[in-house]
Amino acid sequence: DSNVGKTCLTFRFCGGTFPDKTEATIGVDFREKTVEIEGERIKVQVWDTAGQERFRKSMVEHYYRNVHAVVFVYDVTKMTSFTNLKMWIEECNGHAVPAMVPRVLVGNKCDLKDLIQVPSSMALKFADAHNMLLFETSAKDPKESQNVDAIFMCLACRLKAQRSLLCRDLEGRPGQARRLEPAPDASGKASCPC
Ligand SMILES: Nc1nc2c(ncn2[C@@H]2O[C@H](COP(=O)(O)OP(=O)(O)OP(=O)(O)O)[C@@H](O)[C@H]2O)c(=O)[nH]1
Ligand SMILES: [Mg+2]
Repeated sequence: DSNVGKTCLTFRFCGGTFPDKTEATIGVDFREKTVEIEGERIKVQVWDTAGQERFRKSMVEHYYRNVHAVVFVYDVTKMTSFTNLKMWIEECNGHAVPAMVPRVLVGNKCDLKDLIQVPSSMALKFADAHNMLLFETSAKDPKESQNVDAIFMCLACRLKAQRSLLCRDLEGRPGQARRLEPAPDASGKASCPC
């Protein structure tokens, strides 16, 4: 929904700061950050969409094409932003986003401890039912910045693993793509944070 803190989360991840003041996003904003996972540099591109209907128009729908991952954000201090998640998930599914595209759930504004309306247990149940990981974060509190990073690092890890599997499947087939990187370490060691 609008005002849940999507723009602030992307600022925290990409720039390491919490903006003093934000305006409602119009259409879509774009930010990016390069991260390193298992020695590989990966550019994470974040498309920050408008929550307000009047600023979404039909435009935002085009951004569903070619998405690699989806982050659904609600505000832990606003129950309606949680109940509306169903609608956002339906919108996403309605745009034929493939099932293999990872989706995660983020409850933001956890610093407002006295105002929490959405209990973690309720959010966890919802996340489980929709096969998503749950992150409870605060874009504002610098002590929570690791949790914000974890959202995007986790998705980047999953996408890297998916690509690795895909390339392994295609390896050796004539006329098909070649594997681009080694398969995961046979010892089962992983440096992925999730
Ligand atoms: N206390 C607190 N306030 C936050 C947090 N994240 C965002 N805010 C505040 O919430 C308001 C909305 O933040 P935005 O990031 O602009 O919200 P948005 O989801 O991008 O909204 P739209 O662009 O309209 O969809 C601003 O006043 C922020 O300062 C947080 O973690 N804690
Ligand atoms: Mg915004």
